[in-house]
Amino acid sequence: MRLHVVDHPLVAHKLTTLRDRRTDSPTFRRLADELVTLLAYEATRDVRTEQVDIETPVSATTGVKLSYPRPLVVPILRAGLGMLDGMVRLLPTAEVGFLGMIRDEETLQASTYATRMPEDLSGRQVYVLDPMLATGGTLVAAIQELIKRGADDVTAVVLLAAPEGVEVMERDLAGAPVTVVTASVDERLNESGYIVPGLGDAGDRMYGAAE
Ligand SMILES: O=P(O)(O)OC[C@H]1O[C@H](OP(=O)(O)OP(=O)(O)O)[C@H](O)[C@@H]1O
Ligand SMILES: O=c1cc[nH]c(=O)[nH]1
Ligand SMILES: [Mg+2]
Repeated sequence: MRLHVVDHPLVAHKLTTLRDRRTDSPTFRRLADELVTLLAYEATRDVRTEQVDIETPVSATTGVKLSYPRPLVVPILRAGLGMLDGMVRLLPTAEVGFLGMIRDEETLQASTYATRMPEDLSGRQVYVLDPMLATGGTLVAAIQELIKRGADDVTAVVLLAAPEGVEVMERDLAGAPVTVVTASVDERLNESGYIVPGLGDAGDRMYGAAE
């Protein structure tokens, strides 16, 4: 697994406001959208392209366009949904699949409550979106499902990661074609499984407490 921490002053600036407990939901959603666009720029560095011939008003030339099969973008509901628009803005040809996953607050075990994506992902590049990589349970399960369906190149775009979650991904996805792109690897997880310093519950901060 490859880990890429995007070290850029604009990313750090937006992330600081995102972390701030005083930031309200509309601002939080806007910043998450802006941040994912910056992370997507790095995350799509190896997106597959093909050569095309075009004519400018001045001469013939060759350029590139995103190739087929189209990349698949998979936000993990709920919180990953807040990253979808920012990602598809940069990847206009992408197809979108959905995974609904929830982490049990007591056991910290992730479970899947909704799956809507192609059965066959052979030869597809997939971008998984989830703001938080905490214990890693959610992303490991999501990526194992994508690889089971044939995905041969998976990039997870996460706003924040915990070192514990990165370690679990390295262990459980060893040898798999997986890259994680994040704005920060924070200090640690606390006893409740929250990232420290983190930003709290990303889904709740975007959409309000679910229950
Ligand atoms: O790395 P893990 O320990 O598995 O935790 C990370 C997951 O927890 C949060 O989702 P949550 O279960 O709160 O669902 P929500 O997005 O609906 O709020 C977050 O959005 C990740 O999906
Ligand atoms: O800090 C955390 C950990 C898991 N999920 C969140 O939303 N926040
Ligand atoms: Mg949540």
